[in-house]
Amino acid sequence: MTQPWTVVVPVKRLAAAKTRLRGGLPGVPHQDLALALAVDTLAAVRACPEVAEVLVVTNDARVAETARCAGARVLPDVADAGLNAAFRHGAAEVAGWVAGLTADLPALRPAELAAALHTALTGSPGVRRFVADAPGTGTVLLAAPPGVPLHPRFGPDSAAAHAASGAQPLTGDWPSLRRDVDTPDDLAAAARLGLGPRTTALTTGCLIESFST
Ligand SMILES: Nc1nc2c(ncn2[C@@H]2O[C@H](COP(=O)(O)OP(=O)(O)OP(=O)(O)O)[C@@H](O)[C@H]2O)c(=O)[nH]1
Ligand SMILES: C=C(OP(=O)(O)O)C(=O)O
Repeated sequence: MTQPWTVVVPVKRLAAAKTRLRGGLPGVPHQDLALALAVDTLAAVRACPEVAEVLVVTNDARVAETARCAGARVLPDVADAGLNAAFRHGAAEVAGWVAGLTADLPALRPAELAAALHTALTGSPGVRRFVADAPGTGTVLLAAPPGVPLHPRFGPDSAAAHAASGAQPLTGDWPSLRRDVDTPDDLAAAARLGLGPRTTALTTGCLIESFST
């Protein structure tokens, strides 16, 4: 581990999550699918050798319990304040190197996250760095050195917004890191990369097991 990173992963209330994915997998309970995306993301983050701690920001009790079982620390979300507020809220708890990561990366490979975090340590000091999603318009990861505010600008055209705010793009070949899942087509693309076990179990043959704890 070159530097101990804390990775902040906000997760929305499951009842309101992934609306663009709703209906994409008939027979698969939507909240189970939204949870599976987050669980596979968290498992890959926890398996990343550069990551010392995972901080999940959520107000969903099911997500919180599952995240704790996966070894994450859980911080209650600022109710209905949005994704950027959730990232700020989590980052405020971190004194060292902090990375904000979206919770919809079910194909994420720990080695790709490690490579991106290692690359974020290089170059000019005191600079925030981000990784754009596969289309190059959104953001999946935003990293900041100690003492530098994260200043998240997630949302529409967030890659341009982060660049405009002074963050530098990281351009490595990290397909599983860039493959966020918003739509059924995104999920199919992630499946071609190889989904994590929870999303695989839920979507293969649409076998439905209740994930309720
Ligand atoms: N804690 C928290 N997490 C959020 C919030 N909004 C989005 N997220 C999480 O951030 C990640 C990326 O955001 P989106 O892709 O917009 O997720 P989403 O809002 O569930 O998706 P859509 O409903 O399709 O827009 C997802 O994993 C969400 O769970 C929020 O207000 N609070
Ligand atoms: C969360 C983001 O976008 P999307 O909702 O499209 O994943 C983003 O790119 O900041």
